[in-house]
Amino acid sequence: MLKIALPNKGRLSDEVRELFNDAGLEVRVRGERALTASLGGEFEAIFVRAQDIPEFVADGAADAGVTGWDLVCESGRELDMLMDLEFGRCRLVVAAREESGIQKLEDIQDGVRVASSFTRLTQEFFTKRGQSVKVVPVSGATEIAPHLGIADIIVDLTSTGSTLKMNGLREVGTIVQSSARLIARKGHVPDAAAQLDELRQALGSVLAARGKRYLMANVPRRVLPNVHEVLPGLNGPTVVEVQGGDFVAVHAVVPARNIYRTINSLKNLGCQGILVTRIERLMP
Ligand SMILES: Nc1ncnc2c1ncn2[C@@H]1O[C@H](COP(=O)(O)OP(=O)(O)OP(=O)(O)O)[C@@H](O)[C@H]1O
Ligand SMILES: O=P(O)(O)OC[C@H]1O[C@H](OP(=O)(O)OP(=O)(O)O)[C@H](O)[C@@H]1O
Ligand SMILES: [Mg+2]
Repeated sequence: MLKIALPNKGRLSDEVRELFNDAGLEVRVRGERALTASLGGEFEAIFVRAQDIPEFVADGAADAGVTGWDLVCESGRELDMLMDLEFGRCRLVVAAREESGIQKLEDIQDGVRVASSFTRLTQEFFTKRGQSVKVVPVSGATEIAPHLGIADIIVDLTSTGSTLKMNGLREVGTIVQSSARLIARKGHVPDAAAQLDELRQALGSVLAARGKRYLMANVPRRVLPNVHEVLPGLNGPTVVEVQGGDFVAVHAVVPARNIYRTINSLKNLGCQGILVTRIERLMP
């Protein structure tokens, strides 16, 4: 049975579990602190720190894993990136104190001390730019480093920007755009490849369904051509005869983000009995 390494706590763990559950790979843990679990009886999950997952997968302790792209890049290990899971979006950025006078990357002088837990990416980034900095390794609460006088600038993750702001820091450049990814060891055996492809499709079908809604409506026959314009659907809407009436029933998969407008357009065309439901899985 293939082993999948999943984050045991922190930012990504809840959403990873939810995604696997929604894909029919229910996480069955044996007690709160269990380190392994069955994933719907198809895979074995091992729960470890997000940071360790790239190493574990690269070394073969797990066949695949889910972790942040930032951590995959920081590990420097060669891994197959199988899919972007679209959550855990954040950026690894360079930030300086607001009063430092550093507005952009070019303002950073040689010899500047940079606090980060992403020491490898930080070093590589400045070396590539031809800037010689001194990396100060920290393992957390990086934002405090400039205030303690142990560094001049920092490299850390941000999403909303509120932590930087709260600490009087200004973002001056981006090193990596990140999100949670499904990764696998390079050159795994063909049998694993087939199973990982099924996994990728299962997770992909959940992600695809999240952005869509299933819409049904009773449509006056005479406005059907106009409804076709409002509801292009995946392969065009399905039209079902409603016996003995002037109405037909129309079913379509529509983008969730347009649903407000779509319903109003249908109402204005005289449609009735409009019903919208969530979709669990979508494999076009
Ligand atoms: N503010 C954020 N917004 C969105 N995603 C984030 C954010 N911070 C971190 N992440 C993502 O979550 C991953 C794991 O971060 P998390 O905070 O859970 O663990 P950690 O701080 O590295 O480790 P630990 O808390 O176990 O010491 C990061 O590598 C990144 O991909
Ligand atoms: O831009 P924001 O939305 O403010 O998010 C940024 C913060 O999120 C992460 O920390 P986290 O909350 O995971 O805590 P940690 O330092 O314990 O990892 C990151 O290290 C930043 O401190
Ligand atoms: Mg964190």
